Amino acid sequence: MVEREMGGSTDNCNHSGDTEPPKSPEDESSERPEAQCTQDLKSVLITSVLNLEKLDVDLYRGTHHWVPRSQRLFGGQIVGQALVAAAASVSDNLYAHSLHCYFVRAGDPKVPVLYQVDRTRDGRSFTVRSVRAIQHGQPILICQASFHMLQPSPLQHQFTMPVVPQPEDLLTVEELIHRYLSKPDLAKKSRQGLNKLLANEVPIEIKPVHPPHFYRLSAVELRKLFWVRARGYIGEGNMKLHCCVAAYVSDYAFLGTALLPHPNYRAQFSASLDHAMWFHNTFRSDEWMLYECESPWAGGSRGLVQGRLWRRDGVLAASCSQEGVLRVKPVTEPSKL
Ligand SMILES: CCCCCC(=O)SCCNC(=O)CCNC(=O)[C@H](O)C(C)(C)COP(=O)(O)OP(=O)(O)OC[C@H]1O[C@@H](n2cnc3c(N)ncnc32)[C@H](O)[C@@H]1OP(=O)(O)O
Repeated sequence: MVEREMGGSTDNCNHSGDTEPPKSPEDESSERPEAQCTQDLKSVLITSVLNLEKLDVDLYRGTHHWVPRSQRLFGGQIVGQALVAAAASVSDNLYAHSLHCYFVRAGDPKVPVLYQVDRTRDGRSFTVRSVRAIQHGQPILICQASFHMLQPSPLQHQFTMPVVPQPEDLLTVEELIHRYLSKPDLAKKSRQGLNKLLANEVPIEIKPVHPPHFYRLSAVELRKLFWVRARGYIGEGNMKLHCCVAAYVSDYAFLGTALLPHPNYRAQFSASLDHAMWFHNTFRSDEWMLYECESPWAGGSRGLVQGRLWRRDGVLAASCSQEGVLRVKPVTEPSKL
């Protein structure tokens, strides 16, 4: 794990003043029996996806776990791995506060990804790293990540977290799919599609707040809200990894938000062009967080989406923005889910 290169303390993400990841409500109550058993079920994001192999100074190699049907590497994996590589040479008292990246070529799931890190600047309060994710000798992603020293300030504000049902009162994507599959009149094509979705080994758990909306069966509003967390256990005290997991999570079901206002169209070709994140406070990516996604604009075969990751206690953990190419075609038959 690259984190060995970063020394003991691995709290490498920005937080506005608190110095420890928050104790999640489940931690404080005894109603979290699964915490004990999941301690043995370490998240595959930690044991595999974000566990880069160090090949040389500032040169790392990442492997793949889950690949979307498009058979191009999942953008969130490349961003998360790039942030692991960037953080590897950053001192312990600095925290990831932002990253900006461009996806310049499709990732090839048949070969690993090399991450070449450039130590762009080590300033007094801020440190910047540039990372090129390389396959077949060409960059597939270019990324800049910035790290900040803890510098608390009286200047603090944030939006208010949306009021939504708690994750305990909602169903996971898998539970929803099983519910749809139990419908006797479900179209064969839909049944096949849902079984393919079930077969996905996506290493994150999702609980849509408005399931029909999540699946674009009804455009209730132009926002998409879902609870999300890493599958398995990551544990406290390692904000660096939680930021990298959040980078992975932030790209899942994100770009599709731009299709919400257009139920009569579906994507013929879509891919993330760029991705930016800002880390505001500490958080636990292996605990439920609310992902609030919206799309302020689409046009010219592109769509812009923006997201906010909320801690359950209402603190804003991270913000994300992404533009993607969206080439669409009319929906010929409405989904029969
Ligand atoms: C759920 C997980 C998904 C989440 C989202 C992701 O993670 S996506 C993964 C992360 N992002 C990426 O992988 C994007 C990486 N970047 C790229 O691949 C590239 O920069 C790019 C494709 C976006 C742009 O490259 P180019 O400008 O060379 O390619 P271009 O856009 O012209 O063509 C791309 C494909 O679209 C087709 N194409 C081009 N113009 C078209 C048009 N007007 N109408 C329809 N199709 C068109 C081309 O034939 C080509 O198909 P063919 O290719 O069949 O010839």
